[in-house]
Amino acid sequence: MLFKVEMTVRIPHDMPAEVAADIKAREKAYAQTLQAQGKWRHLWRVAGSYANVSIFDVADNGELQALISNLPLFPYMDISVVPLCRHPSSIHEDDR
Ligand SMILES: O=C(O)C[C@H]1C=CC(=O)O1
Repeated sequence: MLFKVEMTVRIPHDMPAEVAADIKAREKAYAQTLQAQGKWRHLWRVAGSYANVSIFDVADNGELQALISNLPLFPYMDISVVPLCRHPSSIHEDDR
């Protein structure tokens, strides 16, 4: 199942820089692992914002919830999820 996920990062201003840097490093490693596994199919920066638009390819809502809630930045992001399905006019076979 495909999901569009939008994440806006809101790290508290009083978080020590080294704590924020550690969280971001762990977030990057986890995000790259999920991309290598094909579960995090697209990751785009929203120009001008500390936010991203992503496409996840997971088995079901439960897997999406598990992956997202394990993100190290999860406590510091506003997240919205939109389920997707194949468009009848799409020529891309992998859009499912
Ligand atoms: O920077 C972000 O958009 C938040 C998050 C998503 C992937 C990652 O490495 O950090």
